[in-house]
Amino acid sequence: MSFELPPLEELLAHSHVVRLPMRVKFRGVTQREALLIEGPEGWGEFSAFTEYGAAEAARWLAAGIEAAYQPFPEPLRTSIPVNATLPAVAAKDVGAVLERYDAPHTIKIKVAEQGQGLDEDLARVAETRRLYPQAALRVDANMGWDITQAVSALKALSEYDLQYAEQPVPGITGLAEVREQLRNAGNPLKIAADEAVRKHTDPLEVSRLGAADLMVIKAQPLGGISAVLDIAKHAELDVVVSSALDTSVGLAQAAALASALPALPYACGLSTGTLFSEDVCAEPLLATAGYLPVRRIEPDHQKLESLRPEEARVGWWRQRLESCYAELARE
Ligand SMILES: O=C(O)CCC(=O)c1ccccc1C(=O)O
Ligand SMILES: [Mg+2]
Repeated sequence: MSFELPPLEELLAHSHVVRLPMRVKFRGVTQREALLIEGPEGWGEFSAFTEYGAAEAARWLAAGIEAAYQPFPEPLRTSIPVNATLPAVAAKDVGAVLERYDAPHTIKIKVAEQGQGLDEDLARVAETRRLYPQAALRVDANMGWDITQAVSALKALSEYDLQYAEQPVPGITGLAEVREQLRNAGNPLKIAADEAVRKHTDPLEVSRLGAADLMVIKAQPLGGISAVLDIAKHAELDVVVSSALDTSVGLAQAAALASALPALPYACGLSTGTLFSEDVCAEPLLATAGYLPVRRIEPDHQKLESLRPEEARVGWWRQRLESCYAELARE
């Protein structure tokens, strides 16, 4: 950590656990839990995915503490271009899900979902293209294909004019291989690294090896705003800031990060607030015509109360804060 850790008791005393209901299933979940911390500079979010162990989740905690205890960086822009995020829904539901986004200029479509086939991906992307002929479309496979599947799927999906494909296969060399095979076949589709950056011990490895065309960076898993600004400074690839399905508090952190990046050539994945049917404040951080404002979020006390899960979950998160705090204190 680049600043002093506040005392654990202080963090626990200013923590609130929430659970947000989702409109559509995403990453296999229909509810999203988070622990929010109120600090001297504002609110911070700690919402490492529940399956993550303490060492990995500690990075997310560092990000939440930083947001609550440090000022946001000096912004270079006051709003952030963002993409709509389309979960792996059936083609017939695409219109209804995307209608919730206000005039999106860029849409990210989830593909390669477990239990689905390429037919479903093609139908979902085709329907999106039909409804939004002018939008930039990108796909995210979340490592769901192997190399052979990825190359043939991306060739077929390219018919709908894609901006890039995010993490089609696992690993760094896997990405390089898919990219190479597509290029050898005359297909210049750009490849973005996400899990290969987020889950790798060295987030700059992808950039150094030139394994992809761009990098997706998420503020929480990479340790917070200043850590990510530092990664971006050393990255030789373009970066896209994306949400980890955060509440409006976490989205505000990510937007603050995006506001301070010298270059922002692609729309960021920060309009996931639309996927929740409730959020922690009266005016959630949502995009207008594909732009998200850069501002602090102040949760509503009433919302914190009504979104609080059962005691067992509150206890689980507070325990998790303690274990992750111990990890950070060791550094
Ligand atoms: O980038 C976006 O459009 C939304 C965020 C998103 O897709 C996401 C959210 C939570 C966890 C993983 C991912 C991902 O990009 O793979
Ligand atoms: Mg991704």
